[in-house]
Amino acid sequence: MTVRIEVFDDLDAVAQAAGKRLVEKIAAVQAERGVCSIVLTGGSAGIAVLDHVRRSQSDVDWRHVDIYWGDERFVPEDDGDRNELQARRALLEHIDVDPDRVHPMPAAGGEFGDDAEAAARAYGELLARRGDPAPEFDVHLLGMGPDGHIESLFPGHAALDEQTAAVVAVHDSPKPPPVRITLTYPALRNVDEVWFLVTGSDKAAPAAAAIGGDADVHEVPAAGARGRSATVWFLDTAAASELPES
Ligand SMILES: O=C(O)[C@H](O)[C@@H](O)[C@H](O)[C@H](O)COP(=O)(O)O
Repeated sequence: MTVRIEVFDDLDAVAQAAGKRLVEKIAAVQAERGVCSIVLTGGSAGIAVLDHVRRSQSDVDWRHVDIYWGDERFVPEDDGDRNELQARRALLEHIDVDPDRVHPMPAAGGEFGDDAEAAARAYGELLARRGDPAPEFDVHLLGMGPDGHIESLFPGHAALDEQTAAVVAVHDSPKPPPVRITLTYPALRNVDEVWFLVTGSDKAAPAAAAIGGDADVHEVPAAGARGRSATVWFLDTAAASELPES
């Protein structure tokens, strides 16, 4: 597995580079296999990438891209906190996707009411119909918090030790809102390329720890995410500031 570290001036430069690379990657996978599957992330960096994808020209056949989410805030579908809503506004509403290939996580007040566990189980069943326990995702975008969290996997949380379910509910997220649905490490095992999108000096220490390779995932959850073929870190100079010179 290759680890690539690419450093840019700021968030916008990170998002522009990752957005350009994403459309190139999707087009290359489609040229080889006809379809491509990607996992989106929430957070400012994750959404900024989608905004750049919207503004870039590409050969992507968006009707043959399967789109999943790595986590979701368990709030009503029209709540601006929804990662799905933010992704639709940034990109999905502006491209010709096949609705049957867009797989948002359930919202609160929807089919499962306020039962986050039932919603998580349902998404896990959706994934299990496409792989064991999840599809083989081509690219999984990941933001990272200043505590080293990814998706809604937070330091010290029980979800980090989930070994079978691909999706779980979280009720005590330290990052609001508190109730979320998240992929787990078992779902991350089937990812070909993991792409981290990390900016800001407050993330320099967890980024260095995760890249260093010997961090405990219970302390730095990002350390537990790697692609089968490649793990790419798109960093700004502030987030890269604690990396060893090499
Ligand atoms: O739903 C979420 O909040 C995200 O999935 C979360 O994991 C996010 O990616 C990180 O918190 C980084 O967010 P920023 O890029 O905004 O720092």
